Amino acid sequence: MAYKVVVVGATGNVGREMLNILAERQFPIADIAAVASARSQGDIIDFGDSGRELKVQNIENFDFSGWDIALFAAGSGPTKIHAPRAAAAGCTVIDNSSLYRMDPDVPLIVPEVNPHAIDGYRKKNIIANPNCSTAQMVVALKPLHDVAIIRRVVVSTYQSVSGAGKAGMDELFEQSRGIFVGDQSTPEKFTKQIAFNVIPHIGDFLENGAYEGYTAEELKMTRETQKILDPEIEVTATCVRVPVFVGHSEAINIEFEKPISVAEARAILRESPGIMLVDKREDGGYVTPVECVGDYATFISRLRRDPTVDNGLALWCVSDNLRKGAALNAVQIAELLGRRHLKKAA
Ligand SMILES: NC(=O)C1=CN([C@@H]2O[C@H](COP(=O)(O)OP(=O)(O)OC[C@H]3O[C@@H](n4cnc5c(N)ncnc54)[C@H](OP(=O)(O)O)[C@@H]3O)[C@@H](O)[C@H]2O)C=CC1
Ligand SMILES: N[C@@H](CC(=O)OP(=O)(O)O)C(=O)O
Repeated sequence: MAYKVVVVGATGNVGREMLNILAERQFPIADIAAVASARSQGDIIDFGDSGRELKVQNIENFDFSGWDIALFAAGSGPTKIHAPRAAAAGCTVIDNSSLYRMDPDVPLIVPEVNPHAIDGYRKKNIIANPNCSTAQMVVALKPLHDVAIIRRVVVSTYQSVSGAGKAGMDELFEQSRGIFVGDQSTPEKFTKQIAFNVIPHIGDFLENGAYEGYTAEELKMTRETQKILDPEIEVTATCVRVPVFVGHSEAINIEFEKPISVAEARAILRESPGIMLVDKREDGGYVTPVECVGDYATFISRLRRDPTVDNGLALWCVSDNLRKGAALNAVQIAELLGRRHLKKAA
């Protein structure tokens, strides 16, 4: 069976990767539409490296009837207006924004972690894709949790500017260039200079509750991990923007209920779906963000015992945020949907 697929936000960082990945993985496409705002109407974009070009359509006039799957990567505002319209027209929405992630009637899916949860999608005909930092972390945590039960996670992120969209990438490029040629540029997308700097602030600050003083991004890592993996896991995150174009990195400390040795963890991770263990204790025996760009895997390096707690491990986790953190995960969800549900209806 082949599907009629719409990519909403097709001109953006994530939307373009969705088109690349649909083409790369030879997703069974009966028809494909590229949709964005009125600003991009009529623009021509590539359908990955398939050789096919697509004319961008304006979402305001787009009729979702007769389309099977819509991959949304347009942010929460446009999604709030158009995702329910698509879902009501019978087109299953796979949404990358944060809008529906914590909705109890919407499954939040990472196919390597909780594929079975997709079965609840019919309530709203919407499936949510997680936050990019959460997606790669739960891929790393899941196989270890299955064996030794994770109680608490302490994570610090090093998030690339592509997580803030095209505008974030342009700001890093222009600031870096400006610093070399003596031009001044005022931060717009980020709160401070991002070139040759790091900024410990992603998302709005929270004003109330147990997580007061954390940011929205940090709370997403907590809540989304609990929804996807296990509501009993405690997560405390510090999210930091770094001057890297693509690829998010995370330093993760994990406390387990049961003992687990480094050798056991290594053997488990080596066999786990979506993970590449690259961990030689020598110069260069670990993965950095520039090396993960364009890849599907979540890379784990620097695995070691955390001797400061009982049953503790520490590791370094790197992945392409536009791929596993967004577009790849969304396409994997579409593949899962096809295997578990749409095919049966055919
Ligand atoms: N970047 C990341 O690492 C991740 C991003 N996401 C989510 O994916 C979404 C997109 O992110 P990203 O691609 O980085 O952002 P970009 O800014 O690069 O792209 C935004 C896209 O949304 C479209 N768009 C904006 N406004 C509207 C509108 N009113 N109607 C229709 N389309 C619109 C834009 O179209 P146009 O060109 O016409 O303006 C463009 O195609 C966000 O929800 C983000 O939270 C999720 C996980 C990870
Ligand atoms: N906030 C992430 C990108 C992302 O996933 O955002 P959201 O959770 O709003 O989809 C970043 O800036 O790197």
